[in-house]
Amino acid sequence: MIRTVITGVTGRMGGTLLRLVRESKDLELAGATARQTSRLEQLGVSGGDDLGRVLDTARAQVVIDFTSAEASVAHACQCAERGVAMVIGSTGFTPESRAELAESAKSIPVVLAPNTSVGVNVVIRMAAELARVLGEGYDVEVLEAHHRMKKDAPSGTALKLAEVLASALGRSQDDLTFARHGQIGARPKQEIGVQTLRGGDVVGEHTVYYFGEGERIELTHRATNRDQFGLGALRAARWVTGRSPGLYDMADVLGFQRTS
Ligand SMILES: NC(=O)C1=CN([C@@H]2O[C@H](COP(=O)(O)OP(=O)(O)OC[C@H]3O[C@@H](n4cnc5c(N)ncnc54)[C@H](OP(=O)(O)O)[C@@H]3O)[C@@H](O)[C@H]2O)C=CC1
Ligand SMILES: O=C(O)C1=N[C@H](C(=O)O)C[C@H](O)C1
Repeated sequence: MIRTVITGVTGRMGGTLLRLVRESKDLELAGATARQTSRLEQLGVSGGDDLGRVLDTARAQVVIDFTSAEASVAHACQCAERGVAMVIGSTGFTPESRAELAESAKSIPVVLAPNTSVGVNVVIRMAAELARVLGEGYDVEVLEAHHRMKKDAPSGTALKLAEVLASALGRSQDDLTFARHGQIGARPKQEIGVQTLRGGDVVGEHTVYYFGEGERIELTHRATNRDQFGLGALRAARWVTGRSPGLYDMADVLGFQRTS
């Protein structure tokens, strides 16, 4: 059994992960963190509000962390000090906070994935392949929609899609456009648009549009509940436990060959 700690267990993903770990045959719950510690008792889990202290008693092998970018950076330091592997699903990292994570990943294995759903990761791969095959004659745009409570925009998945599309098309971060308003003029050929919708209880939807002359291709993933994010995170937890230190992603977990 893989001894697993869940951070932010009172959150939307924390709750999903708690249920899935409890249902799992090869992962066991070694502890959990919550800022409101009274909720831990209600959920029937042992733990506290400080990951370091939880790890000191839990004998954990892996931490699954879907909290916030800021919290994940702090959690990664605490795991690095104790040699505990991590799966991080939080989004909203800046280049600086990502660099801090990379520092921790010099001493522990970390899977960092803005989307742990296997389906989404297949779509990300297909999106890059489609862009490569279609080439220059298509205007590429990414659209994402999420629930009204989501804090970061665009979603981590949309940013990942934009990154792989830019790489497939030989474009750079400077070609990404995140908002349009007013007299914007004709669309620059190199542009990759990334647009955000927020509302209601939308779990997570991503579409890549390839607008051509006389045709349009749309590649869409729609999550209808959070289980696939959770199941993918458990798969990543099994994969990362016992690995060499390093910063990994879901492409590594799924055994995808590097294309760039
Ligand atoms: N990789 C993937 O597939 C997915 C990634 N996500 C990402 O995971 C993250 C969490 O999403 P979601 O579950 O919807 O969010 P929630 O707000 O529902 O849950 C976040 C949890 O983390 C805790 N938390 C937040 N900030 C801190 C902090 N600074 N220190 C300690 N604990 C903290 C919250 O505690 P409290 O309750 O006290 O606020 C809460 O328990 C987001 O970044 C989201 O984008 C979401 C879904 C899928
Ligand atoms: O906050 C969410 O809910 C989600 N966040 C992830 C992201 O930012 O890409 C993944 C998923 O779509 C749900």
